[in-house]
Amino acid sequence: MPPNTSQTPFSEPVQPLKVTSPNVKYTDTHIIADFVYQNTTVSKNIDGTLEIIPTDTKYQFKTELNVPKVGLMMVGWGGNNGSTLTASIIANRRNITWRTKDGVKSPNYFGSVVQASTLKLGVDANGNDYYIPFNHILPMVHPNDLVLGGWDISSFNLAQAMERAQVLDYDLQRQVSPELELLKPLPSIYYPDFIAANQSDRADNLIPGNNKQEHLEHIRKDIRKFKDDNQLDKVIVVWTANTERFAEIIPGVNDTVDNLLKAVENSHPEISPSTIFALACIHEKTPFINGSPQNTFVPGCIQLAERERVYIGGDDFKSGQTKVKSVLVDFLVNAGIKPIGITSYNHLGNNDGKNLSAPQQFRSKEISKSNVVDDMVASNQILYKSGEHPDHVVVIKYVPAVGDSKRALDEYVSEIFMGGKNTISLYNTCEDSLLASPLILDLTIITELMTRIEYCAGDMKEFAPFDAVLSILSFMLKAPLVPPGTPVVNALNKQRMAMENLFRACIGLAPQNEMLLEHKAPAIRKY
Ligand SMILES: NC(=O)c1ccc[n+]([C@@H]2O[C@H](COP(=O)([O-])OP(=O)(O)OC[C@H]3O[C@@H](n4cnc5c(N)ncnc54)[C@H](O)[C@@H]3O)[C@@H](O)[C@H]2O)c1
Ligand SMILES: O=P([O-])([O-])O[C@@H]1[C@@H](O)[C@H](O)[C@@H](O)[C@H](O)[C@@H]1O
Repeated sequence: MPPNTSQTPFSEPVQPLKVTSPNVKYTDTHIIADFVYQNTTVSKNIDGTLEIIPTDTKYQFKTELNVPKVGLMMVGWGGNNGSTLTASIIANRRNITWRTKDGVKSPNYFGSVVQASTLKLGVDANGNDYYIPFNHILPMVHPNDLVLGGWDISSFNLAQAMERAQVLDYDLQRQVSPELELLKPLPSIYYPDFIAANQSDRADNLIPGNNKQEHLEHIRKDIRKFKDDNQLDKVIVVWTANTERFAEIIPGVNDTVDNLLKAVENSHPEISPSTIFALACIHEKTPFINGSPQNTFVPGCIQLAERERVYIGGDDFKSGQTKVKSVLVDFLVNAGIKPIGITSYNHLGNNDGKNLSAPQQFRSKEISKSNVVDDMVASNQILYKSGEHPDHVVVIKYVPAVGDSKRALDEYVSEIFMGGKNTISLYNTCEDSLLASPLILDLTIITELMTRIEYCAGDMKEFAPFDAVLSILSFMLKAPLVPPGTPVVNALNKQRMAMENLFRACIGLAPQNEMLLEHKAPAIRKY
């Protein structure tokens, strides 16, 4: 891939918002905001009464204003997601339009929270909500400016990969192919035991040998070279390669940092390609995000990320059925309706579906798709006795005939008022990769933003980065990785509000609360 050494960004810089407040200071390089984090602690007394104590914790957030030159390296670059995203960024960058039977289409970033959603900043003089583009709340990288690269076990260049994926319209493929032909994935590491045997026919672009320590060093060198060749300030690595089987957590092998690094030196068979990539990134101080469901982040890997203060995040892009589930179950349970049966069936014919047709790889996906309702169920002990759960079934079938156009059928059976039953049936079909690819952008752009934010709170004497496990990314992920011992939140609205309110706090604004008191109990009485 020709180095992209141009310093001229494709996108217009967005001027940072200026908040008029004594709690916010702007320097040439940073926004520094004072924020009071208000919470409520609750404990149950012996007599069953509750002790309820509001708490105020003072924070300072410091955000670096300068948006760096960022590279996105995808593991699995030649896959449906990787090739679709690459072609789509080029189409957006060059504003390429294309003809379809429905007329002329223009490029966009629909499906990206950062690029295509808005957030409520406040209210205008008439009390109406005032919305801004999500990516205006704080300076963020524009996808058009990302320098793209990555690895694949398949030697196809990105034009061949795009054609193989069968996701994008031909008239668009035709126009971006010349540029994609120049993009060739770096050779990667391939341990057949971790992905379906049916993937072996594409494994012709491999780093030689079986020495896992040498593979680790090779990946580290790739990252350094990509950064130097393209004169990048930062690189973010996203795993969008095949779903691996879960790695067994073995005491003495992958349970601690020292054991894990020793196991890599010994090329232990239970160390997966994705864990090798994660370790390489951590050693290179490069954030690593896992877009697949496998347990890449074995305990020793998380410990290393925390020790080295390098951001990691995962697992498994939350793009379709699961995203809907994390909204629908939240609505039902919060409405006092009791889901008792959730059946999520889908069939698809892309390579992801082919890989998932193998039992161990399907099991990884079944786990990530099944745990998504746990927090919502646990939140309502009126509906659910302790330990009670809805029946929850996940089925995935591989049907080559439908290609990337996944057919998803969901059924939600709920108990309602006075012994009634309610059944919601959903049918959802689209190119699965067109849902997942924009999430790679959001994960990359928000991870990069987080590397420019530090905080100081409580008795801390200096600013520090957030916990290495970036749970703020959970909106984009089916099975959110959280700092060990902290709660997992799957409800989509809570995940979105956590992200929005954190960025509001970084510019000194209170969390969005939607109380609209000014309309319900106006401080200035009209009558
Ligand atoms: N809607 C979606 O597409 C969606 C949603 C959620 C999660 N995911 C996950 O994202 C991943 C990618 O999805 P996809 O549709 O692009 O799949 P895909 O099979 O089209 O692409 C995966 C790519 O990874 C490559 N690969 C496999 N092992 C590798 C290795 N060790 N190193 C480098 N490359 C390797 C393969 O050659 C292939 O090109 C899958 O794990 C999938 O489960 C996808
Ligand atoms: O995001 P979602 O629709 O819940 O889940 C999807 C699965 O239904 C699909 O079978 C799989 O191929 C995708 O990788 C994705 O994980």
